[in-house]
Amino acid sequence: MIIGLTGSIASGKSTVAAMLNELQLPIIDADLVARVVVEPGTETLQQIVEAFGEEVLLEEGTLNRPKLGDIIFHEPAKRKTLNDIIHPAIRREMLRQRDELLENGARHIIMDIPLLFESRLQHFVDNILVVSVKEETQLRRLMERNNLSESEAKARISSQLPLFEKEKGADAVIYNNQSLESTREQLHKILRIWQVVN
Ligand SMILES: CC(C)(COP(=O)(O)OP(=O)(O)OC[C@H]1O[C@@H](n2cnc3c(N)ncnc32)[C@H](O)[C@@H]1O)[C@@H](O)C(=O)NCCC(=O)NCCS
Ligand SMILES: Nc1ncnc2c1ncn2[C@@H]1O[C@H](COP(=O)(O)OP(=O)(O)OP(=O)(O)O)[C@@H](O)[C@H]1O
Repeated sequence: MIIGLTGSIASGKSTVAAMLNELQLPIIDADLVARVVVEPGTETLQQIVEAFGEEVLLEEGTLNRPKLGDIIFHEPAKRKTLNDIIHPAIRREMLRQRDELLENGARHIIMDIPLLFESRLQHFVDNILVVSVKEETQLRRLMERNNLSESEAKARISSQLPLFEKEKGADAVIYNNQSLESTREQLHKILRIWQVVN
């Protein structure tokens, strides 16, 4: 089974992914892939510089992530420009990794894709698992984790579909507002129902 793991920024996807990793389930992380495809020397990074200018590069030639983040999380048109450049590269690399795992006999694969719904990738997975959280909890955790102001955190949250929309498209939802143990119990129950674990 290929499980699409998604949610919203700071809803707890990486936290749940770590729990899945403890179960030895292979995980393809879109955010990590998004870093690989923009490494110095890649065509994708070149296209980003052509679109946004040298200001989005650090001296050593790597992407200035906070700088590009500030641009795209506040300007939807520029976010679309970036997405049109980077999403095809991310998609290609994720499918390459998925096919490699399947060829090597993987029975279950987790694809951790924050923008699964926004990028309309539902057809790449069998079941969709959404990690959801109350807005005030999400805002607090995001501000604390990334040391962001409330407005910066809200700009990032509003750049994605609302969680209640994603819950509608889910085959299962984990409500990540309480303790990590509560989240883990919900996860294991869902994996047993899907016969991913005994
Ligand atoms: C703009 C970038 C450079 C900012 O990097 P930074 O290290 O500050 O943030 P990071 O990559 O950790 O992203 C944090 C979270 O922001 C959200 N996010 C990232 N990109 C986007 C986007 N284009 N639209 C909406 N939300 C996004 C995701 O929930 C992600 O988990 C980076 O987010 C990026 O390359 N985004 C484009 C690639 C992408 O769409 N990634 C999502 C994969 S599905
Ligand atoms: N149940 C929980 N209780 C307390 N803190 C939590 C819980 N779940 C997650 N967190 C914390 O909230 C923050 C966001 O969680 P996490 O990084 O897993 O979210 P994410 O969905 O992967 O975020 P992003 O989309 O930015 O990658 C982290 O600092 C994490 O340690």
